[in-house]
Amino acid sequence: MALSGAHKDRELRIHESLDELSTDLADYIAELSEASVKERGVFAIALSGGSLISLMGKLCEAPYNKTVDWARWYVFWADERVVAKSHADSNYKLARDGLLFKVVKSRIISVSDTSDCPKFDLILLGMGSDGHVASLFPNHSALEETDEWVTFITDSPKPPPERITFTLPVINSASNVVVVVTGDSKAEAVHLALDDVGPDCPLVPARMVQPTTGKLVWFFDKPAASKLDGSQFSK
Ligand SMILES: O=C1O[C@H](COP(=O)(O)O)[C@@H](O)[C@H](O)[C@H]1O
Repeated sequence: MALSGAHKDRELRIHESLDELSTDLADYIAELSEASVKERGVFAIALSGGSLISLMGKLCEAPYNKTVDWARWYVFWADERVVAKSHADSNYKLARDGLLFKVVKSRIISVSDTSDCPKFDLILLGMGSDGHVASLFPNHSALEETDEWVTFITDSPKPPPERITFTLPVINSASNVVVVVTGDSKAEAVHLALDDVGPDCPLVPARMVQPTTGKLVWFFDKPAASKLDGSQFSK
């Protein structure tokens, strides 16, 4: 890993290349899966769409394709676009074709009845260049949803316009949240999400990802991390 560091209560991992990032991400997910299965017998994971799925591709390769206990995975989506399951824009189709179809042989879904929100072992998020996560976009009323686990929008600034998404209370109730961000087009949003930017700067949704008791880890490549205040990093 090129750089790692603590940023307040968050862990930041900045990688030299996408290949290195993908390997570290696969390792991290495999470790969380093993620990959750050992402790509770299941691994409840929520996926996003976009570039994240191909960055998770190493999980389909050795050793993970054999060592991860895929049958214990409960798979959910942090957001979905309102299109047919077979549509090229579908986050379900993306993950099914790019990941799950290759490794998961059974599908099991359950909902926790022990808390107000489901507590996922891991929610994986990407982030758009406007700082959106899942389908929670800047200045959108969906950011203020506190009663529902899932909400819908019909006016996404990024196509397609109709989407459903986890709300912030669900995201922030997870045991682990991982945000994976690559590319220099996202560097400004990363800065706005993580640095001490002051109240006059726009509040990006990614900044509102603050697990109540869970752990938050960001995975970057160098271009995405290029505008971060680097003083907290060590080689
Ligand atoms: O529209 C979406 O965008 C974000 C970011 O996608 P990326 O391709 O820029 O990584 C994604 O995380 C979200 O699930 C998706 O619906």
